[in-house]
Amino acid sequence: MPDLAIQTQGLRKEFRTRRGTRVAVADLDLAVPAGGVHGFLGPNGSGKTTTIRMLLGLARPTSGTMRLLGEPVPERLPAVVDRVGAVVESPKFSPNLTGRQNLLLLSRSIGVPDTRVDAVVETVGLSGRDRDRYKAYSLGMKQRLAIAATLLKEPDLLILDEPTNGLDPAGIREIRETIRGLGASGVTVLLSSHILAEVQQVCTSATIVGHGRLLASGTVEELLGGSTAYRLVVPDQAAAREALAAAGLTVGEEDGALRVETDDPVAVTRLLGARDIWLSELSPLRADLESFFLDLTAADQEATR
Ligand SMILES: Nc1ncnc2c1ncn2[C@@H]1O[C@H](COP(=O)(O)OP(=O)(O)OP(=O)(O)O)[C@@H](O)[C@H]1O
Repeated sequence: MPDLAIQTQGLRKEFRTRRGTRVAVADLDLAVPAGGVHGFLGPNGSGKTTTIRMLLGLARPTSGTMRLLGEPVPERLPAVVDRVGAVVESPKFSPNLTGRQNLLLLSRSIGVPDTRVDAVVETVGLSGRDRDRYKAYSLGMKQRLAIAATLLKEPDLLILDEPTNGLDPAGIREIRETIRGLGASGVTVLLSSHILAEVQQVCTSATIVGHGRLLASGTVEELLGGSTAYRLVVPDQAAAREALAAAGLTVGEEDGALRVETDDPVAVTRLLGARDIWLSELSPLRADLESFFLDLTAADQEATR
């Protein structure tokens, strides 16, 4: 497998509209490492679906190049299409057939053994419900069946466009677990979303876009950086505050507790312990992807205004 499962260079898509030219994707360099779950994040209308449609040969780029699993596409799409699964639009399943029957129809049409159906049903957590009719499925189960259908071919790369759209929290959790399992099993997953909180929990790396342009890309740790602030709970806040400030640390308040800016929590514990001030809590205040994303996209809105 190449190091990058997906790579685009200078990818651009312009649409002609009655009001002129709309740039949906603006010279996007996308690099999705092979293995793990990669978040493709951006607000509504930032060009995620258009990018995915171009990768899958469903829309033609205005300019730029793309590679899927090392092969240039769309030129070599037939060579990789069997190794790529995608859920872009709601797939058509027969409402009166069971989930299992729907998958069997599909597996036979693409020449995959029936035993694959058992495997994919298990992977997406539909065992026990696969003999229920499709029309009785919740939205989350329908979405998991759609993912199961793409897994029949045992793809190396799975592209999911907003798979949690319209789901309730329980449905979102189920999809999240399914995607986490897939990432752990070695499939590369590109997961597009505008909802960050849930994506942060499953992604190993992410690309953030705004107005079709790349705003940031990297592993989640790289994007967020290390934790540089901690929340402290101590019996005597005033004494702790004084001791920390005397050591040159910046101290503030966080939900009624102390907040100290440092990247060395051990030193904080030692410093307070030496003054007989004992902590009942010391927890990192992590930046989350959500606030990072909101800051980035807000700055982008401002810049393009
Ligand atoms: N066929 C089209 N004709 C004209 N404009 C289009 C077309 N398809 C998409 N666009 C425009 O391109 C921009 C990017 O849309 P796109 O659907 O790719 O964004 P997105 O990030 O996937 O958003 P969402 O999260 O809402 O799906 C939008 O401004 C959209 O209106």
